[in-house]
Amino acid sequence: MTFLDVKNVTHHFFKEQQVATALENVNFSVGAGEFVSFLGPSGCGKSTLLSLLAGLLTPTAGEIQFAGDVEIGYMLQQDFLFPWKTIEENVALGLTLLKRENHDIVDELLEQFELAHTKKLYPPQLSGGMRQRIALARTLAVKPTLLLLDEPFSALDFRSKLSLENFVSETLKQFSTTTILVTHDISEAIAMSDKVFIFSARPGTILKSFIIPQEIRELTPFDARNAPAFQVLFQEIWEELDTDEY
Ligand SMILES: Nc1ncnc2c1ncn2[C@@H]1O[C@H](COP(=O)(O)OP(=O)(O)OP(=O)(O)O)[C@@H](O)[C@H]1O
Repeated sequence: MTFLDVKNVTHHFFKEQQVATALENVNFSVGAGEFVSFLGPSGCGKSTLLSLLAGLLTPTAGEIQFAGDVEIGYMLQQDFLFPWKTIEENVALGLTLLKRENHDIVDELLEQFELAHTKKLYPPQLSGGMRQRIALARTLAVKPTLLLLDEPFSALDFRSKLSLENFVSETLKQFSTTTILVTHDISEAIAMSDKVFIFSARPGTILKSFIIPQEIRELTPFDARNAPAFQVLFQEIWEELDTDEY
């Protein structure tokens, strides 16, 4: 079932006398529960596209259609946890803002994320990987139907990144959350996704899409990297992105 349809989306930024075209004629669709990634050169409009999907910007032309009501969760490279609030207060933040009474979900998520022992601590007392898990718990607490991830692993060391990729992948499968990930990391995109969209340099448009084969998708992101099909796909995507702009 199609969850999201993006049709002929073009976006210009207007600044004084100048017009910058960030995206041009972008077309794609995402099925309910699918995990898709955007890969492309710096400045090709990936973050702009996420802002358009989140409704923070309105496209200059084209249409963005969702199959039903959509609740967006947005997670960025920085965790944006409030250092003066405890972990449990940070996780409850979205629920508090939305005036939702049920805070049991905060305890359940912290339990599930094996972070219950941190609930009375403050963010500076946790490692970068733990803080990103808290940021994910805060995002999932409001039960988003679409999760937008803008390079959420890129500030982490390699080991934390791989373990968080496994964790996020497993958690999102349980929640069946439709997810869009922006990343510069080809391996990460292949290891986590059902589908990968390759963008051209600015103005960004989709050059090609790759469906990730089942033999990769059924593995954890960590194990996927050792699958023979992974290397083949990595090479194909590498060649597609092999421009001076990347
Ligand atoms: N508010 C803005 N006003 C003017 N130009 C903007 C604005 N936001 C982004 N741009 C321009 O639009 C283009 C796309 O930017 P965007 O941040 O979406 O790219 P990106 O693919 O996410 O880049 P990166 O991979 O480096 O994060 C860039 O050329 C950027 O300079």
